[in-house]
Amino acid sequence: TLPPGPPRDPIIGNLRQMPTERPPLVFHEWAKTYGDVVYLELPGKSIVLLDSLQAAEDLLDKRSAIYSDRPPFTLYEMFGWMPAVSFLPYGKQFTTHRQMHHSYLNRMKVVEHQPIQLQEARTLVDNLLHMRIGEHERYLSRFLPCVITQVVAGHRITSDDDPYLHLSKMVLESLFRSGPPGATAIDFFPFLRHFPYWFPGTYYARAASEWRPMVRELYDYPLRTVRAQKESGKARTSFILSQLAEMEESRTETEQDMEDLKGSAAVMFAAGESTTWGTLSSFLLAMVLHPECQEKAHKEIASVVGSTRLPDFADRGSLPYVECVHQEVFRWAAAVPLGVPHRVMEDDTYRGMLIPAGSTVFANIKGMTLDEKIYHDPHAFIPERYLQPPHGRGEPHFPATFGFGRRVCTGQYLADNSIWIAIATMLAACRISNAVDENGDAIVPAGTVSYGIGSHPEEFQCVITACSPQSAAIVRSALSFDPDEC
Ligand code: HEM
Repeated sequence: TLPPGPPRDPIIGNLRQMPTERPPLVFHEWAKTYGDVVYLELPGKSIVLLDSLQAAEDLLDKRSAIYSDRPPFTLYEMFGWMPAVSFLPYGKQFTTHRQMHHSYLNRMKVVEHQPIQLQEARTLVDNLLHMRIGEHERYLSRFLPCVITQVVAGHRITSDDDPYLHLSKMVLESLFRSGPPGATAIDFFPFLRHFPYWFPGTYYARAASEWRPMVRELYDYPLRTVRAQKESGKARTSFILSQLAEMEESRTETEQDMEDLKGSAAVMFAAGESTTWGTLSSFLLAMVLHPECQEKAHKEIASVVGSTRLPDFADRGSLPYVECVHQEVFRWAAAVPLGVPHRVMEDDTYRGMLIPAGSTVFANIKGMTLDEKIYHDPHAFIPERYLQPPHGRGEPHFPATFGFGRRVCTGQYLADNSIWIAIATMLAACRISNAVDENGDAIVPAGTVSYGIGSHPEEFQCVITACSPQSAAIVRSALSFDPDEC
């Protein structure tokens, strides 16, 4: 028998019940009625929702040999995102792309990227300390593009007119326009792509034809520039340069190799940006809402690191409370709330239920963060929950922020380091507080979140000032840091 789920209508199945607002929270409610494995049907599609860590680990991790395919991402392909490891079916090209990412983003290799992250975290904090109220999103959104452009192409962004900054804005916009992955009308009914643009449901097809040239530029521009720099002897260490060197060595530089390289570089820009931005924005929101956590973290940094320098990666192990804040931001924010859907390649049986071959399998990561059996008061932001008793409740760090099995996020170590150093630097140097209205009363953010491919707090105001007269100067003086010297 199929897993339980909401009753289906003839022909259209569960189409009428599919939520348009806050899908992860609606799915989590369904799981309370039907259990942690929920079955849905849409015309031509079987969908399985996994709402517990247990079910997701049992299927997506332990049975990853058959759960690592992806459903077709018709719309993303139309936008020009091909080849892109995130959307490639399970197979040879997928393995090639994962290996390329792994070679530059694995747990050991990312240590080499830390000087870049340190420098960009300090630049971020310097900008936040000198911005006008309301500009924080602008600077948070720049942080990852600044890191990734150096990692991928060896280029440092220093001005607002930088072509990479322009490309990264475009990427965010195009992802925003393309709706949740695998879940737009075009994904469900691919034949709609051939209908005229005025036909209902083809809005996305029109958007795709407008955005495609820009997505292609994100594929072409980095390789074109690094090659030119390489020829003139000016290329700096980067993912693209190292891949070109490897290709030269093995004498394979076919057109397909070049497309694969362009695709794996482009995906590093695309997959990291809104996720890192959303997580950092959730951090600021949490700090506005919970000044007591901020104070505690700030005190820990002051006592361990002192107030004459900023924290760096070597301090991470000595800052347990900052670690709790970092982990709680990941759990509370759940930046990719429904993960990226997997596809099961064969019929499977789980706890006596049939998971039909070809089903699209969504891991409701947001739902898992709200599991009351694991997390007490799960909607609340409580960093102490991870501390051992009597200081806390000894709850486990949330293990699924980056997804599951053979599809787990390739950027997880880079992302974890980026966010840790940004958070630690902000906590060391900044005081983040409520904005005030014209009567001088604190404006308390509603704390609402918008859900798309990623989740992001809805617009809120905050004031960011330097913790002490010295801290702004310490940040400024730390900016002269040159990553090449490390
Ligand atoms: C806070 C930051 C980030 C979060 C929360 C995040 C989360 C995720 C999640 C949940 C998935 C889906 C995994 C699955 O299918 O089970 C994913 C996939 C992916 N992520 Fe990330 N990610 C982040 C940053 C990054 C960065 C910085 C990069 C690259 C530099 C990256 C590259 C990728 C790629 C390539 C995939 C697709 C992997 C595949 O399909 O095999 N991500 N990420």
